[in-house]
Formats: sequence, structure tokens, C-alpha cells
Amino acid sequence: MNVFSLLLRVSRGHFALAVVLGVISGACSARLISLINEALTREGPLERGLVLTFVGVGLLAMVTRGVTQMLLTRLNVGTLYQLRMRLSRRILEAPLRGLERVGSARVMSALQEDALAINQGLAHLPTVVISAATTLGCLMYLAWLSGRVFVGMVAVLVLGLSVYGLLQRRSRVFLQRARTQADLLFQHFDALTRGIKELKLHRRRRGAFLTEHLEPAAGAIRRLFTRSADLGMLGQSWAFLLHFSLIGLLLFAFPAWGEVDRRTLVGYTLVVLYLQAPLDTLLNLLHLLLRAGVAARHLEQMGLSLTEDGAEATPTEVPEPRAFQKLELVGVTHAYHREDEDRPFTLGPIDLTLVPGECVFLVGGNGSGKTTLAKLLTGLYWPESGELRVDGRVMTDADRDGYREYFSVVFSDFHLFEHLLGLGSTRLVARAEELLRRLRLERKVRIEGGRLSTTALSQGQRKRLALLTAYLEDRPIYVFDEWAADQDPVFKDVFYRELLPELKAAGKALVVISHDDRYFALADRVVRLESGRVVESTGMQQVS
Ligand SMILES: Nc1ncnc2c1ncn2[C@@H]1O[C@H](COP(=O)(O)OP(=O)(O)OP(=O)(O)O)[C@@H](O)[C@H]1O
Repeated sequence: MNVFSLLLRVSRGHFALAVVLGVISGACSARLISLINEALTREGPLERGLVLTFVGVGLLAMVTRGVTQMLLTRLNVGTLYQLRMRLSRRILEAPLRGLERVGSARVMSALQEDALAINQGLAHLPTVVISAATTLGCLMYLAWLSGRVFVGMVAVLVLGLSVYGLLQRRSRVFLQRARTQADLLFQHFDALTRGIKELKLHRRRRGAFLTEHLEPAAGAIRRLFTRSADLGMLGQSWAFLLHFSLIGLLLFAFPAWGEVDRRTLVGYTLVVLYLQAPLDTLLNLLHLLLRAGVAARHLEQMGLSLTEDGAEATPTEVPEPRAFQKLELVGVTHAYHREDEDRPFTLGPIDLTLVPGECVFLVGGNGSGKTTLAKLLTGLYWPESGELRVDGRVMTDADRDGYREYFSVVFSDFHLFEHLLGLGSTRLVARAEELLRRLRLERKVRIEGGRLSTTALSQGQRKRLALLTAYLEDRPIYVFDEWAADQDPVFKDVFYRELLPELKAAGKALVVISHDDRYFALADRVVRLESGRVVESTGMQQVS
């Protein structure tokens, strides 16, 4: 993702107009210098025409500069908006495995660090364009004043910028390294916020976390940024030196080599002095643009690793959950490929059939593959081999999004949205209020304007709210991943003996991941997993 291509995508026309106006403003600056030069070196009284031209060019310079700035600011803000939306969409389109591999800390660091660096870089773009245009205009004026001086000046500038470029390249290496360290730092920040209870309870752990993890990462970033900034400063000092050498050359060397009239001498001294500000600004801001470039490259790399397995198509038209007669998993497999593991965990090949009104318990020890199977069944992981079939039709990549609409799921690491997103019709709100009573939460939570009045509840209560959302979705298949694990014995009983049979009676297919062996007898079928394989399947397959 290139910063400039994003900028152009927001509005090619505005960008082109801003550049044209920037160039006009630069030309006006050069013309102003030439007018000052004329006023300084002319003999006799000032002509009225010269004064009027001075005022006119000054006004034009002011207007073009202002409009350029306004246009580029709008483009910058638009680009940041596009960038954030594009990133969010990319995350939504990325396969779940890609996101799990990259990790939430890196995704957060991209959304914050990179977006901020790009924003800062682009925020200075108007100044960069205007300074570049002013420099260009001044150079053109110099060329008009004296071809010889112009050639000398360009030669010095080329030499100066080549050395500056070398320093910048080195500086970029440090910036890139600092960006990699920032990912690590965000991982530590993630651990800091999620693990705050554990850190507070253990002084030695807290100390070790600070000195062995957080400090080295934060310190490395400080070191790398300082080195990169030092190189930037070195570049600026070099530019300063060149600038003075140039004034020296103009004032002392050029006149010594040949006859130079006063007007030319005053002209190019004025230009060189005038150029100091825009050149300084340019060199200062190039460093910020460099950082924005590094951030853009980092985003690109992250985007690529997110979608390593290919981006998923997300059709805009959301298919309604449909009825089904039979859903089959035929020889499906999934392996977690990790660089640090010799033998990856492999689930399957698994054969499993679900029909409406059937309750299947998925059981097995920790790490046997139950959640992985739930992710495969619900289409969050797409099978590496084998097939998913609905009513005999094989699901293809294009069906992924529609296939997932068959399922309402409460994972053990569920996320509870405060807003009843995509569910907020009046009828649903009435149903939600009724469900709150059934889930015994009516005194704790209210539904107000399509959102839950609070989610600051106990873990068991929050899980009941997640169940409420699943109820409201009213899909044909329900998957509960250890839903009852956090419930008190009374509500556990309500779940297994009342809620599940009601869903079953309503024709829903149920997949219940459970360690509660005293309720296994309530299942139509118990499927036991061990090391990723089905080792036992008891009970009868219902045929509807
Ligand atoms: N994100 C992941 N990346 C790599 N490997 C994973 C990941 N998640 C799970 N695994 C591997 O898959 C195996 C099965 O994990 P899974 O979560 O499916 O087990 P489970 O049966 O649901 O366990 P539990 O009862 O503890 O919830 C684990 O032993 C682990 O090796």
C-alpha cells in the first residue's frame, strides 16, 4: 500500500490541482524575489507598475498557497479515512487463521502506529509541496538570471542531495528496525493490560516483566529512533554547510572568475538566502515522509500475511439463514502449521452429519480438537482437504460467507457487542426483553435503543447475554463451546434440561462442546475426540 497511490485514489483531480497551484505559488515567490531585486538595483524613483505588480503577485502567492494547503489537508484527512476503512475491511476479509497467526497485538499496532505515522507524514505534505515548488521557482529565476550560476547551483544541490539521500537510506534502515520492535512492544502492552491482575499480585514477576520484556523493547525503539534522527540531523547540518558554501561561492568565487553585474549578484544572493527556509523545511519534513513510507510498507506486509491464504469474498447481500435437511462434513482436515513445531496438530479426517432437531455433544480432553472442529464446522476455518456439504451440495470458496450464516455460535472466548448489531428491529427488541427475563437478567440489563444498558457483569452473566444474542440470530444450527462452564449449578441445569430441549423442539440442530459428563445422557449423540480424531460416536443418527 503506497501512501501516494492512496492519496491519488482519494482524488486524482484535487491532487493534480494542488500541485499546479503549488507550482504557481512557487513561481510567484520567485517573481517576488525578482521584483525585490529590481526595486533594490534600479536607479531613480520606483514606477507605479512595479508596485502594483508586487502587490498583485503577492496576493496571488497568498491565494494559491492557501488553496493548495486547503486541498492537500482535505486529501490528507480523506486518505486517513480511506486507510482506516481499508484496513478494517482487509481485517474482516482476512481468513481467521491469518489473523490468529499475525496476532491481535500486531493488528492493533498497525491500526495505531502505522496509521498515525502516515497521518503525520501526510499532514505535512502541503508544506512539502509548497517548499518544493518555491525551490523550483527560485531555481528557474536563477537560470533566467545567469545560466552559469544556475549550473553551479544545480551541481552543488545534486552533490548535496546525493549525500543526503545516502544518509536518509541509512536512517530508513533504523526506522524499519524500530517498526519491527514496535510490534514486540505492542505485544508487551497487550500482556500488560490483559495480565494486569497477575502482575499486580506478584512483585518479582512484575519486576521481571518490566526489566526483561518491556524495557528492552522500549529501549531498542528509543535507540533506533535516536540513531535515525541523528542521521537526519547530520543530513541537515550537511545541507546547512552546503548552503553557506554556496553563498560563499556566489559572493566571492563567482565574481572572481568573471565579470558579474550587480543585479545578478544581488539576485542570486537573495535567492540563496530566501531558499534557506523552504530547503530547511523540506529536509525536516522528508524525515516524516520517510517514516510514513516505512509505515505504509509495514501495513502492506501485514496485509499480505493476513491474507496469505487468500482474501475471502464478502458479498454485500447478506443471505437469510435458511432451513436445511442435512449438513455433512466429509473427510475434513485442518492442521496448525507453525514454524516452531516439528509435528503440527492435525484435526481429522472427520466425518460428521447434522440434521435439524438433533443434539450432538462434542466431548474429549483438553487439546483434543473440539474448538478446532467447531471452527471447521462453522466455516471459520476452511477445510484443507475433504468437503462441507449442505443438502448434498458441496460448499465452495464462493459459498463461505453464506455457509457461515447457518450458524449461531457462542465460543468460550466470545466477544459481547454492546449494540445488538444487525438485529435491532422492534420485534427483536421485544423478544430480547422476554429472553432477559428467561435468562434471569431483567434486573441487571435493559435494552435501550438497540443496545444493552451494560456489559459490566460477571463472566457467567456475560455468557448469558452472548446466548441471548445467539437466540436473537435465530439460525438453523447452534454451537455452544463450553457454554455452561461458567454457570452456577442451577442455571447449568436450566441450560441442559430446559434451553437445549426447547431449541431442539424448535427444529434447531445443536452442537454442544461439554465437559459436564453428568448431562451426556441428554444428547442424541456423543462424539468423542482424541488427538484430533473421532474415537467414539455413541447414540443414533436421527433421520428427519
Ligand atoms: N491458534 C492456534 N495456533 C496453533 N495451534 C493451535 C491453535 N489453537 C489450537 N491449537 C492446537 O490445536 C490443538 C487443539 O486445540 P483445541 O482448542 O481445538 O482443543 P479443545 O479440544 O477445544 O481443548 P479445550 O478443551 O482445552 O478447550 C491444541 O492442542 C493446540 O496444539
